[in-house]
Amino acid sequence: MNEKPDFSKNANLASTAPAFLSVWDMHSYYGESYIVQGVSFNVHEGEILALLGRNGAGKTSTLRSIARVGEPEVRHGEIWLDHQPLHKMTSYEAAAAGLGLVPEDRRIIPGLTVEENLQLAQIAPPIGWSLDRLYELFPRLGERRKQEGITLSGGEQQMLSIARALARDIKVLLLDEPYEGLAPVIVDEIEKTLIHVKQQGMTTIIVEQNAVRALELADRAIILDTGTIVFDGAAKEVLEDTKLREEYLAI
Ligand SMILES: Nc1ncnc2c1ncn2[C@@H]1O[C@H](COP(=O)(O)OP(=O)(O)OP(=O)(O)O)[C@@H](O)[C@H]1O
Repeated sequence: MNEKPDFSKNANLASTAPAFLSVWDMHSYYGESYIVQGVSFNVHEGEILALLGRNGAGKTSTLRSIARVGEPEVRHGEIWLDHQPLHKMTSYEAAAAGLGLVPEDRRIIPGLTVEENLQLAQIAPPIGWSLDRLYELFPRLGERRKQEGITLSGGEQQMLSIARALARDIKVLLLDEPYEGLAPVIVDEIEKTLIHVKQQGMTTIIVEQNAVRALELADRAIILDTGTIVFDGAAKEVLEDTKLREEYLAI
């Protein structure tokens, strides 16, 4: 039976209400390196959660652990998405269960056009947004649909990578450093699309070095420090707390 465990005794959790995505006491390793050291948090449906922290704090490792990508290896803990036990799944199964990981390197497939990259994501059901709907969200991709994906600008590649996740029927969008290396005007454009996607009911976790931009977008924030959670609360609270920002985010 895929029932949710009772997480209510765990002090780290922000809420004891049943969550859409629950991570409970997750510990992950790269070989002998112990990186994610007992992380627990909830994400509610339709919310944008920013996962923040200094370089090496364990943000990407936490995101990859949730996506079940193999490295790092989750050796302890549970991850539940809408009553499904992700911790028992492979990355392929977790993707089929509704996780859409947009990795930092974007993984555009060489030799394929923009449209072929999107079509490839829809090769098997469950299919998400239609191509027309994706081109409406990202007009630049529509204009460049016949262009080879890897020849796009950095910002356009990021849009394609997000569009490819949405092309599948996902429940949670996992974004790893989506703003990295992009000009502020492109960040504005991507931010607008993420707000639109949220308005359609999507749940999102964003890992981002650009903490201020991520906090402006997010409802909630979690701050990691050496693989443990040091803050879990409203994004606005972090923006307003100079001490917290200086101590853990250096901003
Ligand atoms: N493949 C790996 N093998 C061994 N250690 C790794 C590996 N990938 C990351 N680490 C280590 O895990 C720790 C956390 O890295 P992670 O990438 O999760 O941090 P981060 O908070 O996302 O940092 P950044 O913002 O710099 O990307 C770091 O000490 C890093 O050196």
